[in-house]
Amino acid sequence: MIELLTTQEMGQADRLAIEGGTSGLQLMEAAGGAVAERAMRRTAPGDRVAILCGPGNNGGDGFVAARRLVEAGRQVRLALLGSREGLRGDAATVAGLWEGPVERFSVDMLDGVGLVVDALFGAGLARPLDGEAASIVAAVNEAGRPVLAVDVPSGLDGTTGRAQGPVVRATETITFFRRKPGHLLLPGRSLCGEVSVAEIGISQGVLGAILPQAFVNEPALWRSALAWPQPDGHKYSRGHALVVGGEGWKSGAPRLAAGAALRAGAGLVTIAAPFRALPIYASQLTAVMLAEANNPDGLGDVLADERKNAVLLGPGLGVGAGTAAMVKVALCGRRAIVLDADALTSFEARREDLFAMIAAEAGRDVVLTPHEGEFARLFGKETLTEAPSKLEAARAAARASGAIVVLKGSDTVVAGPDGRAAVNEMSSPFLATAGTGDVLAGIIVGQLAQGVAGFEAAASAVWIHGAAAARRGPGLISEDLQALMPGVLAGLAAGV
Ligand SMILES: NC(=O)C1=CN([C@@H]2O[C@H](COP(=O)(O)OP(=O)(O)OC[C@H]3O[C@@H](n4cnc5c(N)ncnc54)[C@H](OP(=O)(O)O)[C@@H]3O)[C@@H](O)[C@H]2O)[C@@H](O)CC1
Ligand SMILES: Nc1ncnc2c1ncn2[C@@H]1O[C@H](COP(=O)(O)OP(=O)(O)O)[C@@H](O)[C@H]1O
Ligand SMILES: [K+]
Repeated sequence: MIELLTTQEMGQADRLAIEGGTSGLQLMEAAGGAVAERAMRRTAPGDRVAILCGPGNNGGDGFVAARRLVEAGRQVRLALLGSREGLRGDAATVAGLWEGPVERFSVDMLDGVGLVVDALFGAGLARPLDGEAASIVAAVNEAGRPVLAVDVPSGLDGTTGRAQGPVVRATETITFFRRKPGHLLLPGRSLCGEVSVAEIGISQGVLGAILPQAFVNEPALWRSALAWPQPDGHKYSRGHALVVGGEGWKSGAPRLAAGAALRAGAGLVTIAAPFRALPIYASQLTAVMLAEANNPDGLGDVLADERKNAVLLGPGLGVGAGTAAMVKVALCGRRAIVLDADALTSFEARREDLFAMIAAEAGRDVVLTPHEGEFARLFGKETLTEAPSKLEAARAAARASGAIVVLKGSDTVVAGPDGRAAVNEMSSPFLATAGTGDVLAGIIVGQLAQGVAGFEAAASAVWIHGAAAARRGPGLISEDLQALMPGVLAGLAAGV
């Protein structure tokens, strides 16, 4: 269940299911039944439940759930936004099966209820909520009772994860068939609470016609692309990653990255740094090797060894023409490249140069790993603010640059120039600490060195990084991540 469907794609799934012989009414009965089941987990017979229905099919799900909950002994009060006569199609049919009163919403409905079911608006949200809808949402949020949202919290756009106006703050959300990007992207993820997915009779087969391009970043997306050492392998067959480092006093970032690349499975990892900095690096490194690169020509000499098949530039390198020139040297040739931090910012004023260099060599993987600040500097603030969602911003950047873009944050998005995208949920807020981005860049270059394809290398690295952080939680610092990786990798190797 890794596919994420936009609201439009979900509508297509519904239509294909109906064409395939499952009626809309059957889908709605199944959806409302699933809502009732979740509601029953949160309440006991005799408990009071308020069900708030909207004027469309989301409201229809609410009517079905209300009927099932009465059958299960809950005391249900149901409010409808709009008139009963205004209901159409399946929603009108299921409203006809509801034998209880249909009230107009009043705040007293929420007094002492064990649960509020929010069936006001789902996929059909067409504009920001205002008027009566907005005041109901305000009252629900004010009441502080547990809320079960149907499909999405009302007011939230399931495709983008954004709300243009008032939005319900749910304790739990139940959606149908597949999750939507808005369940994972912020602020949607925080507004949904716990998300569950109900099968409602739509067959998997419809995905073959829809061909979704967005996915949850889970091992099922990239597990088969990972590289594991072979019994007859040797260190060179696991790849040689090169991390380009700078001055000794800024050697922490490249060292974090290099250690992570080694842990990720690269057979060899070398840091290339200026001669004067080498003793500082050497005093803090053991398995990671060192090479001298005082300038772009020096880096060219190091890279003459074609076994160095993946290169990371950025962490601790400094912003400026010198770094841009190093990137240019690294981008000559077919090896895989990760550009992070200072390497991205060094192209702030000449992004087109970077994109042209990336385009010059087809079929070679380039991964860019900006956080939102670096993203705005490289791709322009408007790419972030004018895109409908973070997912679309990352996609637009990947298309513009020809690179795989990892747009970091608590809802990291990995997007490829081909339109594929993964939204990450395996993470920990304790990752918000200095140096964790350097570790992520190191894991990616370690995966690339082993020959993992760019999109899968980036997506798997983001997941491994997040899973390692989640294992430690409070007290995590970036230096811990390396030691946490073997446990995560062992789980992946065992197929967990
Ligand atoms: N067969 C299926 O497809 C299945 C669908 N299912 C369920 O259906 C849901 C989608 O249903 P839907 O398409 O009817 O849309 P829905 O979210 O109920 O809202 C539309 C109504 O709201 C109105 N409206 C919109 N914005 C508004 C605003 N800001 N302020 C005020 N009004 C506003 C809009 O009016 P209009 O824009 O036309 O003026 C229209 O009347 C989906 O989320 C899932 O729960 C399941 O049962 C499984 C089978
Ligand atoms: N609140 C958060 N929840 C989950 N992950 C986070 C959060 N904040 C930051 N991260 C992750 O931590 C890392 C920070 O990277 P970055 O900003 O480049 O830091 P640094 O430059 O200090 O290494 C990224 O992988 C990012 O996705
Ligand atoms: K809803």
